[in-house]
Amino acid sequence: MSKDVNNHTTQSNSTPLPTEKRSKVRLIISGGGTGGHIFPAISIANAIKELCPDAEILFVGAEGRMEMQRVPDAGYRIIGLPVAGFDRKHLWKNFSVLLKLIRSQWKARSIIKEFRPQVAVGVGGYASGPTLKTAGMMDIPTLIQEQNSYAGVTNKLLAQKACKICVAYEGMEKFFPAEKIIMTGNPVRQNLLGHSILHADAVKYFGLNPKRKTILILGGSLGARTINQTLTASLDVVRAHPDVQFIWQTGKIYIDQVRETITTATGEVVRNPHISTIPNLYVTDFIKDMANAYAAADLVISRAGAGSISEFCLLQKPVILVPSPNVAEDHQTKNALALADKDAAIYVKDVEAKDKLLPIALETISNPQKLKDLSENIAKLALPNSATVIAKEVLKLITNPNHQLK
Ligand SMILES: CC(=O)N[C@H]1[C@@H](OP(=O)(O)OP(=O)(O)OC[C@H]2O[C@@H](n3ccc(=O)[nH]c3=O)[C@H](O)[C@@H]2O)O[C@H](CO)[C@@H](O)[C@@H]1O
Repeated sequence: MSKDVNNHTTQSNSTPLPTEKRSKVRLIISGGGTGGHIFPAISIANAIKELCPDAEILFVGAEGRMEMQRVPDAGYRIIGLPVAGFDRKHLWKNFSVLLKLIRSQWKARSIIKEFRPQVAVGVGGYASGPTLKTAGMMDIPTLIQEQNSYAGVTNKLLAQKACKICVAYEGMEKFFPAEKIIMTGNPVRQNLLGHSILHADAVKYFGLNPKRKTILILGGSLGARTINQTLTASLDVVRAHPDVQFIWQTGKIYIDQVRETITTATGEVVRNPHISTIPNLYVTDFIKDMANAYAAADLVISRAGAGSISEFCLLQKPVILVPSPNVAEDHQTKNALALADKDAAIYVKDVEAKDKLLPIALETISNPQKLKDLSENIAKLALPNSATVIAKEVLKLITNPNHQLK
């Protein structure tokens, strides 16, 4: 990157200008890799824009990762770093990763020098490491947002220099300095809340029948192998229940395989990119319009990612959680149990999904009282206005010259 990213005069030294000499609020938001990091970042950006419409926001992500598409889709500018993740199992393979990290730090430095943010926000994921570390070294105040009940490695490292750490779960003092922690909950995209989409219209949007009950099946932002395998092995069950219909998000890497299985099962080639040849089944790799998907759903089946859970709580969705066993410290199981222990969700273990998931889902969807109880119980766990609370903390770091730089 050689040009001043916002057409402002580029300073040659790294000392930030005093706030009063700037025309506008300028901040960097960095992180990504999965929806669980990207969508909270977008909702923080939206909340900052609401409070401060003139604010200039630049995202810094990782080249080739999901944020490079999703952030511009949401109307924000993003620059990619050549950063990649460490291979923790085969340490000798990490030489090129180390070089990429060094190059990313250089690039982050040049981005920061040109854009001259007053604050940098990190949401976890590869890019937030070099960006926030560099911002901290350049004496720019930083705030991090940790979505999970178990802190990621990047956030733990960045915590030492961060001024504030916004969290969604109790007990995060285990990972972060207690005096920096603020309980905010996870930001949820504003367009998912407070809209007036009617259930019937949402169901029709997916080409389905508003008179039938609808189960929304989510595998997190990347898709879930176990959930997909369960469904592909149960297509005959799906076809045997025309009174129930399914919206199934497979994830990008699984979609071709799923379509092939459907083609083999029905003997008809799936032509429309989204609608399968089974009438009560809508299949897609990724749902861009989650507001419609949630509005259509009477019941959700999902992985137990922290961002998804925050959405289910705020939208009061009855949900069956199948936590991924392949995440750090098994944090999705902890996320799921926090709800299941309060009868706010049904918990199905990953290893039991193939046998139990669909029967439990079909039984639950035909039990209105159970759906109502789940909905009422999960609503009690919602932490509203998280994005605005975090946005205010970000802006305070700009306006309050006494912020703590460690
Ligand atoms: C495998 C993995 O590492 N998962 C982690 C990742 O999950 P993942 O990226 O799946 O994130 P979450 O479950 O937290 O959130 C998924 C987000 O993607 C959105 N969405 C999902 C599907 C879709 O088709 N369209 C769409 O927009 C959801 O509405 C939600 O906003 O980050 C979470 C938050 O740090 C962690 O808790 C998860 O453990």
